[in-house]
Amino acid sequence: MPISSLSPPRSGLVLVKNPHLDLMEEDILYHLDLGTKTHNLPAMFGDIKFVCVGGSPNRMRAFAQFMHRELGLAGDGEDVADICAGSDRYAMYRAGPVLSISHGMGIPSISIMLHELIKLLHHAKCRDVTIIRIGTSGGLGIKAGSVVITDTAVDSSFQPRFEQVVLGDVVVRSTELDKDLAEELLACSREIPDFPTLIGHTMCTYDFYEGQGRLDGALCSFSSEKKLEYLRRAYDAGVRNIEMESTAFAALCGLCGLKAAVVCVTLLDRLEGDQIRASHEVLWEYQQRPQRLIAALIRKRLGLGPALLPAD
Ligand SMILES: O=P(O)(O)O[C@@H]1C[C@H](O)[C@@H](CO)O1
Ligand SMILES: O=c1cc[nH]c(=O)[nH]1
Repeated sequence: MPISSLSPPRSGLVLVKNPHLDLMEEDILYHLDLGTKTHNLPAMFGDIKFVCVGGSPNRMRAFAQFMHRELGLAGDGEDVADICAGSDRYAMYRAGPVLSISHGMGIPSISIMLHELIKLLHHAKCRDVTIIRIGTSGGLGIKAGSVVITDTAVDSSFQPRFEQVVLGDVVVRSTELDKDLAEELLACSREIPDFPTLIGHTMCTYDFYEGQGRLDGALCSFSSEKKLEYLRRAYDAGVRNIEMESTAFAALCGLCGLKAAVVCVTLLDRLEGDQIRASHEVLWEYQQRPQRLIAALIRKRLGLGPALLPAD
């Protein structure tokens, strides 16, 4: 039985479920190059309400610049500073109440970032934080460029669980995401008719090639027929896109009382092929689609009305 996660604390504070933290004089968030003694975390981050995470540092910088404009903040936002510049593992930017952070590729990378980010939000005494992963993915049976809002993150056997090995034992955690937030995002998508947005299951794998049933890796031990049979089974189980972080993201955020969503654009339809052939311009525009949807949600939550501009 997965440990159930969704019980956000009434205070709206971010929960850390680790008794050892209270005994530590100082907490060094090594991969973020931040710490409780070296930085005044409540002053730096206490007013953060939205955290957006995504694989690439450039995407997350562009998102912070875009949000700067969308929120009507002073200046053009072009010179946003990397708060984690002292570490070359992750990049972090802020635009008003929005924090934008890169997490690299795959579960181990996002997991390290999330442990430190969640402790950061806890030390900073942030309240009522919404966290959203804005990513890219491979679609299943849907048009390239579609945006999928995840209702359930599932593993490569289509189960809603995240397995973490702890002291040699497998601990199974729930991958529930916030249903109201997913519906709110879907409602916001109706303001942006330029691309299809849908709700579906997202399959999270440990690998981009064999792990996602690709025939074009350096290793491949299965036939084209077996690949398609697997992907069709995934489709029949409700999976509409495939990426590499959603189960760990849902499990960690859920256990720590964060309202979380996963919004990924699809770069191709995996029932039609494996290689990503779209041009850089097309891929850049695709990456902006989840950003535009999140901007619409943030503007609505802040009472700023519909989105102003397409991201550039
Ligand atoms: O957030 P991104 O777009 O990096 O997420 C997906 C999943 C993998 O990390 C990566 C593979 O190309 O893209
Ligand atoms: O096919 C894809 C595309 C992007 N990211 C993935 O994990 N898979």
